[in-house]
Amino acid sequence: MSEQRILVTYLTQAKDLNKKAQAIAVGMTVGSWTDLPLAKQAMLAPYLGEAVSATPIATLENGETRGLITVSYPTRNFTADIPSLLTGIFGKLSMDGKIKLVDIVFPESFLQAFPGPKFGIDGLRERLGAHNRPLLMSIFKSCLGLPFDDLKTQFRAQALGGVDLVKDDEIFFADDRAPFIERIKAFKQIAQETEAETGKPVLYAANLTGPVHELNEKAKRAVEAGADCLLFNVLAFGFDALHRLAADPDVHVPIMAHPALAGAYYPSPDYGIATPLLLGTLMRVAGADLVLFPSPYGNVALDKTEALQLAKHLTDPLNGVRRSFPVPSAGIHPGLVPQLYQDFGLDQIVNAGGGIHGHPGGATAGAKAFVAAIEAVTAGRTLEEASSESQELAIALEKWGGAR
Ligand SMILES: CSCCC(=O)C(=O)COP(=O)(O)O
Repeated sequence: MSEQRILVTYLTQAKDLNKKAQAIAVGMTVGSWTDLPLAKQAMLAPYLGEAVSATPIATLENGETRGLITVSYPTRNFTADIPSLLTGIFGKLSMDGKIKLVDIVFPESFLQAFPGPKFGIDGLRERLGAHNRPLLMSIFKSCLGLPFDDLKTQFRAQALGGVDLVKDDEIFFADDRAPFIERIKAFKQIAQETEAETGKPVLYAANLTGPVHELNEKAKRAVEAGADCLLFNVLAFGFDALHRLAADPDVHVPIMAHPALAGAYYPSPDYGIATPLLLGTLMRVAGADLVLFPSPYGNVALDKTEALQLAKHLTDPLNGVRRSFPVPSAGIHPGLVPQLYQDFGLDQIVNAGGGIHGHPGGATAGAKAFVAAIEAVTAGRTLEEASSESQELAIALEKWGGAR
């Protein structure tokens, strides 16, 4: 165990990348090295970071080299939680000039302390009985301030269209008109009614929010009330809050991570935390079963290479940690389904708010248009072909067009 090391890669710039890697390896662990008496060096050696590699990318006008450096840290330096890890590898370093945290490779022994997703892609597919197609999710638009009956109507309309999941908006907190537990019970009832009509189950993801010390208790009450899934604004609370929910045996429902606040971390090329790590590896390790992130196509677009890498971090083999469902989101409409399928494949959730509720025929028609588009791409057909059999899809394509 003491020999196990965590590999951390940074994107940075310096006159000498090797020296910078060495300075980080020492500065982020034992503080100083060459000035230490030999006896102290022997005592601290097991805690010392090591510069592993430096890979130049470009020479800059100021003579510095921009590149990737990798530093290894002994696992013994950390407690088995993401707060200690992030503070230990990037805490004060994140404020020390141009440096971006881009990747972490965990040894198996360290990963074992983390829950990972309880359900993951396979567990969620099992629950829904949907195995050979991307899933479809719809977002309430809007939730805030609406009478409970309006929300029930919205839920029913989305469910009747054939979506697999309906999620709350992430900004739905002030729920005095439709309290959390009552919403869960009412939507469960409607889901049973729509399933009887359509033959399709639908899961409701309720927005879990509140003081951090009450979250697990609130989640348990939600599960007791019949919750199917919990939506969680992970970054506003911190990864450890997700970890504690995912590790709680009484919270046996999938957890859906929303990326709210992620824009405060990833967009700069020089600072912050790269999206594949932030919304990919860390979300998965901490226990998110589904992870929303900006798709490369919409109004809040993520760089395509990053989005694809993020999805891989959620789904590539990772020491037995279950795979999380990638949910590329924002600005998704039926015309984008072929592009989504080409880029993200079978194991994704097609997720739309405006692209469902904005359908001229209403939310049920909007969902049906997506169902027809997903059926078409998985059968190797074009949307144009499928639209001759689905009026809802034809109308959607007329409104939003095909894939860009
Ligand atoms: C930026 S990823 C999160 C997307 C999201 O929460 C959302 O509400 C997207 O709504 P849209 O109407 O663009 O489908």
